[in-house]
Amino acid sequence: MNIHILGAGSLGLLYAAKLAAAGNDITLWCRGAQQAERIGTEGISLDNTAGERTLVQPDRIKAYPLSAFAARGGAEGADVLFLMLKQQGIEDMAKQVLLPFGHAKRRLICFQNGTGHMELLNRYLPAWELYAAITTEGAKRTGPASVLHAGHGTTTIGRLPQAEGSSGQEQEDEAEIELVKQLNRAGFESFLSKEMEEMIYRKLLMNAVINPLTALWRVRNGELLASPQRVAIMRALYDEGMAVYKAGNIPCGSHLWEQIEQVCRSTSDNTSSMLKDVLEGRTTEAAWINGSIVRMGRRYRVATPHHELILQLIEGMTI
Ligand SMILES: NC(=O)C1=CN([C@@H]2O[C@H](COP(=O)(O)OP(=O)(O)OC[C@H]3O[C@@H](n4cnc5c(N)ncnc54)[C@H](OP(=O)(O)O)[C@@H]3O)[C@@H](O)[C@H]2O)C=CC1
Ligand SMILES: CC(C)(CO)C(=O)C(=O)O
Repeated sequence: MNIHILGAGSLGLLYAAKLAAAGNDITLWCRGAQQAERIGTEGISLDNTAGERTLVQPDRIKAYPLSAFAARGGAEGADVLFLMLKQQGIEDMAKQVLLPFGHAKRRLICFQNGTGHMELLNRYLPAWELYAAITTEGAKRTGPASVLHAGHGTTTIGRLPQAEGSSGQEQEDEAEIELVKQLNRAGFESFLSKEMEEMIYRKLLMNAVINPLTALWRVRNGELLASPQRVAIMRALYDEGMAVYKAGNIPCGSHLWEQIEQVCRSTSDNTSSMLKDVLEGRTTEAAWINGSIVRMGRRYRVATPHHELILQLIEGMTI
């Protein structure tokens, strides 16, 4: 498949490397020209937790700076585009890079944690077919052209009801089926789903409970369960989020608390993405994670003092 990946961070490098190694035609759009040059000359080095290294040769992958996106045709001919940057960069990307192609037909798969980006993208790019992807793969960029596959998970892709409205399609089409086939061939256990809202809101609350607390206490995910005091704060965030979901009739399935505890155990050695951002002095995705719960609380008239305080504490960490 002809796949264009926007964003050459942890997730972008991982998916680019593995999909290219599986024989797909991959174009990786990097923010900086230097990174694109490095990948163009060195390829991508992919490590796994067993200490094995795979080198994806430079002739297997095309890498360009985003500044050349328009001049190179705006991903014309791509079967699909993957959007692999953090929430903080989405609006700039939509306005500055993608908007000139807003009238064209493109299929964009959005891998972000948190919520709000799908609505924003739909506003800028109403003609595009937008898909949400929820992945529990773990990736960590270790250099401009190297990435560690830190943990295996699943990737679920599907359209949201409003995005379905814009495409007018209800059935899975051949390209969707082919994409999932190629992802599986590349080693990503992947599925198509028509229940994306439930998946998104489950992941949202999971991230809203785990990520900010690991970032504030500077602990790995597993250490959250180490004391009753920590679990009590997790539970307060969870209960508040569930009250909002209940008031808004938000689908989130069952046994979410148990799943959150399970994720802490199964990713016990992980540094959460929010802790990573804080340690590297970057702004975090908290405004799209805890901030989303706060905004939903206002909409459905449910008080969210814990999420509000947590959001202020996280946002106060960077100046
Ligand atoms: N990493 C993971 O394991 C997982 C990540 N996710 C989600 O996937 C998304 C991407 O995460 P991840 O890959 O870890 O993030 P990274 O921070 O590793 O990578 C983000 C990439 O986007 C680029 N970028 C940032 N801002 C802009 C901008 N304004 N314009 C253009 N490019 C920009 C960065 O460029 P530069 O390098 O120059 O800063 C970088 O290449 C996030 O929403 C995250 O929550 C979900 C599940 C797992
Ligand atoms: C599930 C979890 C908490 C794994 O670290 C994650 O999604 C993140 O770090 O953003």
